[in-house]
Amino acid sequence: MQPEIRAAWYADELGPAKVVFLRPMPRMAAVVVVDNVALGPAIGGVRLSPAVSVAEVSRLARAMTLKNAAAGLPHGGGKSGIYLAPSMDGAPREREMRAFARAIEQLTDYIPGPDMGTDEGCMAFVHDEIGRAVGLPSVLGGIPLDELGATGYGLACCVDALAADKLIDLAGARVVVQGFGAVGTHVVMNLAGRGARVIAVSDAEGAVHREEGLDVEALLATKRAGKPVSAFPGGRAVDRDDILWLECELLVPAAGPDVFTERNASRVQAKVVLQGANIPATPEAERIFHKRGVLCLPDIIANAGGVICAAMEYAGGTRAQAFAAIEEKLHANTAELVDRVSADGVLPRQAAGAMAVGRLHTAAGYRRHF
Ligand SMILES: NC(=O)c1ccc[n+]([C@@H]2O[C@H](COP(=O)([O-])OP(=O)(O)OC[C@H]3O[C@@H](n4cnc5c(N)ncnc54)[C@H](O)[C@@H]3O)[C@@H](O)[C@H]2O)c1
Repeated sequence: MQPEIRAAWYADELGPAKVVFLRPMPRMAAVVVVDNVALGPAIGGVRLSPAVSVAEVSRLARAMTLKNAAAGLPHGGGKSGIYLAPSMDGAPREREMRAFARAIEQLTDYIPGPDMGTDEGCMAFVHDEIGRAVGLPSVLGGIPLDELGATGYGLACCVDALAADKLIDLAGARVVVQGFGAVGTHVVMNLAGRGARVIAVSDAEGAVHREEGLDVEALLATKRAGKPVSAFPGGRAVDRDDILWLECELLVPAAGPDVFTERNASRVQAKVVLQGANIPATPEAERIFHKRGVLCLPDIIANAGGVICAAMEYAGGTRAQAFAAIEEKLHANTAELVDRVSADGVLPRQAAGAMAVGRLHTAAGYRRHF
């Protein structure tokens, strides 16, 4: 009997360029989606999880194509998934990562980086095998983007551009941040450093609120002590999701996907939503924000700081060069996005998509068609 074959992804003019299924070793399966390489070799993370699906990897690869193009990077978008339970002790999976690296050795148009379930140690093993990976330990020339807060810094650069356009006044602006990890902590530090008032922060366990503004340094010390934000004595502990509906100038989702949906988007009382997380709002929620006059800066523009840093690392750049590139690109992109939204009356997501696809079409014109 013939085995049944079903395609669980779709293709359009942008990609995918290739979808490769791999069996690097027994009881380990992997998929690599190289979505689009018009701008250069695809950069995208390696997601290691027992639940990762081909459809999810395809969607994430497309998001990387758009994010890298919008950021003006000489890289296409890709992503890979490894079907394997993360190790119990959190140690890098050396044998598995080396086997995965060998299996992708010939896929020279894909440059792997860390993602859920993998870290810089994993990337060091991949690099040792095939000489190709980003997100490396600093001893190997890596720029530790989470430790340095590349994405949080980039988000603050977007806010600078909004302030320059008089769309927000940073002095005393009320800021609410969902998620207090690599992205959330650094956006809080950067915005507080610019004179904003961080009034509420949440993590997976709870939230803390103080209308007069939280003492950010003391809050970070609580985090460094391994405690949840709700244990911070300098504010009132509240239910985790209550802070999402507070009146504020700036709301930064920096945790998981699909936080805002058509069921709750009308409850948001922020002037600006800055997408630190990937896809924190559904398309319906983004339409509701737009209709209500809430400016929602999409992930593919706003949270590109991390991948800009990774691309600079790949090009052999320094930390200072990486941060200068983040500032320049995110400032310019936010200003262009705002112009397009007001000139064309389109949703920010459409404007961001048009910026990315325009660059992809121009680059595709330089590729061999025969
Ligand atoms: N790290 C980067 O450079 C980067 C770049 C682009 C996008 N992102 C996206 O940003 C998001 C955060 O990434 P990160 O690197 O900071 O992750 P992280 O694991 O360092 O931090 C996540 C934080 O969110 C909190 N959290 C989880 N569920 C929550 C909930 N329901 N409510 C409130 N808080 C919750 C966790 O407690 C933790 O504080 C993810 O969606 C990630 O894909 C990260």
